[in-house]
Amino acid sequence: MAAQIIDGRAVSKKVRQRVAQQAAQLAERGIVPGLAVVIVGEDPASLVYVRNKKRACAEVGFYSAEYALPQQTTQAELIELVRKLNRDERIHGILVQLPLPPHIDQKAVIAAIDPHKDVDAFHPVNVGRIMIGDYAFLPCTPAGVMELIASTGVEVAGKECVVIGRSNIVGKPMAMLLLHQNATVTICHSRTRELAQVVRRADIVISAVGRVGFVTADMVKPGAVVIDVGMNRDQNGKLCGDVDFAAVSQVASHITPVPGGVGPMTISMLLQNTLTAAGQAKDPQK
Ligand SMILES: NC(=O)C1=CN([C@@H]2O[C@H](COP(=O)(O)OP(=O)(O)OC[C@H]3O[C@@H](n4cnc5c(N)ncnc54)[C@H](OP(=O)(O)O)[C@@H]3O)[C@@H](O)[C@H]2O)C=CC1
Ligand SMILES: Nc1nc(=O)c2c([nH]1)NC[C@@H]1CN(c3ccc(C(=O)N[C@@H](CCC(=O)O)C(=O)O)cc3)C=[N+]21
Ligand SMILES: [Mg+2]
Repeated sequence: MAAQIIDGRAVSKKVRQRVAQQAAQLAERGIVPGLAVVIVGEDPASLVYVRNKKRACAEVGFYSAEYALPQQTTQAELIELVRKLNRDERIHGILVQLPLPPHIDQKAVIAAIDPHKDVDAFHPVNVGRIMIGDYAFLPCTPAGVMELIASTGVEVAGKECVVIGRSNIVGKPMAMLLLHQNATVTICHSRTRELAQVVRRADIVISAVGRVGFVTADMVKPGAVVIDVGMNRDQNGKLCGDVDFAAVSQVASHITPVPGGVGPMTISMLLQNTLTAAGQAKDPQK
């Protein structure tokens, strides 16, 4: 039987409607949530995300500022911009698009962001808070995945969840959020032995690898929920995930498509975090 397709755009729309309503309430207090997106260089994929974010901000009534810096920008210049944005009262959220060019130390830039404006939740303080389960900001992509799982009605508590990928931006925080909801979590990576067998144990599979066709039907337990975080281009330059969608959707109970799955949710959670940051900022009328 074919899997139910999880409609990330539909779930995302509901989140954005809620965010827009809450933004309208903040506007009565004279606060317009503001997001700054900083991009260094011209990675075409990154430019697409930046465009999507800008459009989404306009939709929910946020102020958005975009800083497109040349590839040869120095680390000192970038950190100087971050510090300026830290002080800018119109800006409640700062997102520095990753990856950065190789001559810039990513960690140093992330550490320069005011943790209160760190709407990605990548700053070590926020990462630590996620680890101990005491957080203001949820990491956007993992939080979006949790919402998509919730939308299926499938319970997470007690389930075997396998996360493929262990990056700081997706895999690790993903595992933490699942753990906080009482899943039994396994993280797989390039050194995992018998990965297919491990993945096959999962009631819920989350793939964040970045390889076309990585998750095949034989790796998926019949009836499992499959979430595809991957954002890749196939041989024809078409956007696709990590999962062999056609085959896996014959085995899974629920599956996310790419595009139209996790991607739109990441942006919605970013809007949610920016709203949270704006709500917690000092009231300009006081
Ligand atoms: N939809 C969205 O909103 C977002 C999508 N993405 C997409 O998600 C994907 C993952 O992103 P990100 O986490 O940043 O990627 P990284 O490249 O940082 O991490 C990839 C992970 O996959 C693991 N991996 C790579 N090859 C294999 C293999 N053959 N077997 C097992 N594990 C493997 C790596 O293992 P090891 O650690 O051992 O090297 C690593 O942990 C990308 O396609 C990215 O574009 C990312 C962010 C947001
Ligand atoms: N500091 C930082 N934070 C990030 O959250 C971050 C980042 N850097 N670097 C890159 C990755 C990737 N990412 C995506 C966000 C939205 C879509 C998205 O909107 N996808 C849509 C449409 C994409 C399209 O049509 O091209 C979809 O999947 O349906 C994709 C990918 C955020 N990332
Ligand atoms: Mg990465």
